Amino acid sequence: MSLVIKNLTKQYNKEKTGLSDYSITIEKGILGLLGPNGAGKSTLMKIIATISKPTRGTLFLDGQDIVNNPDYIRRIMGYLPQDFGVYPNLNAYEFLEYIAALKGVGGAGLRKRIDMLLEGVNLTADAKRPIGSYSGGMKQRIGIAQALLNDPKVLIFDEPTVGLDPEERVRFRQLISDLADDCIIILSSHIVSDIETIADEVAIMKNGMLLDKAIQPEIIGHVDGKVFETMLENSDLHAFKAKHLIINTTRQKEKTKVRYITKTPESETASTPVSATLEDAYLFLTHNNA
Ligand SMILES: Nc1ncnc2c1ncn2[C@@H]1O[C@H](COP(=O)(O)OP(=O)(O)OP(=O)(O)O)[C@@H](O)[C@H]1O
Repeated sequence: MSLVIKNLTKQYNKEKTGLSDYSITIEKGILGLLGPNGAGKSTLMKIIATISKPTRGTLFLDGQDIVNNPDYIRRIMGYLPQDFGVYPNLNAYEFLEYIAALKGVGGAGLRKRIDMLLEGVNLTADAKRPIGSYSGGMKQRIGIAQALLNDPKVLIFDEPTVGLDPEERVRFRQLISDLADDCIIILSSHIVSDIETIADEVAIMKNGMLLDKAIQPEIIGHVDGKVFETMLENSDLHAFKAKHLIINTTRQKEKTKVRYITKTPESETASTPVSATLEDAYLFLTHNNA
């Protein structure tokens, strides 16, 4: 399976560009989309989900043009939008039955599939309660379940882990990892650690453009040998920030521990090289392409 996207542009209006000449090829496995607010992640996902039309560019799924033939992907797709709305008076079971009807999923196996999905997102015990009484995280989980109803081959999750507690994040990861062998799974997150633990490949986006797309070690390779830690007097921090890209700081009384990226570590302060992470690479790439 492959989704080939070429020269995709989404111009919302004169001032607002969602995507700019964006090209990417997505194969089976889990692709994590990372990018700051407004990078174009939701725009890309909406166009793949055929909710929105591109201004220019092409999308081919296994050689089929899905801009002109959206039904080709709609039949085999599951989508969790960022602003997922629910019907407050329906319970989880009724809601999934309703979505199944919209998707044309039915038959003898439906009840079993709904039970399995409710179990998968840990909502079995609450399945008979109206969704209006659910917490934000529970609503998100019913959103994840509806995306999986039709046994999709292309799964698009816009910020799926928003509102999930750590235990539910782990459960989500397991659920998705089990499907990744024969599906294209695209998910976005602001939380680098969520992408780090789940994605086979990562696409880093900014201002509607793709900065890089690769397996994690290659992305991290951008900052290998450039990440250091040092202890500074609090009073020196301001001047230090002007010279280096600071990843994070931890105050320890009158001193501050600083993790930073540079080509030339400060010789006057004792800096220790540390292993680079996806977060370091993400901040480096999005900062350098300001
Ligand atoms: N319906 C719209 N009309 C006009 N501009 C829009 C519309 N939707 C998105 N945009 C603009 O397109 C750009 C990309 O937005 P998009 O929502 O795709 O980014 P994102 O990476 O998903 O951001 P976030 O992480 O905040 O959800 C932004 O500048 C945004 O303001």
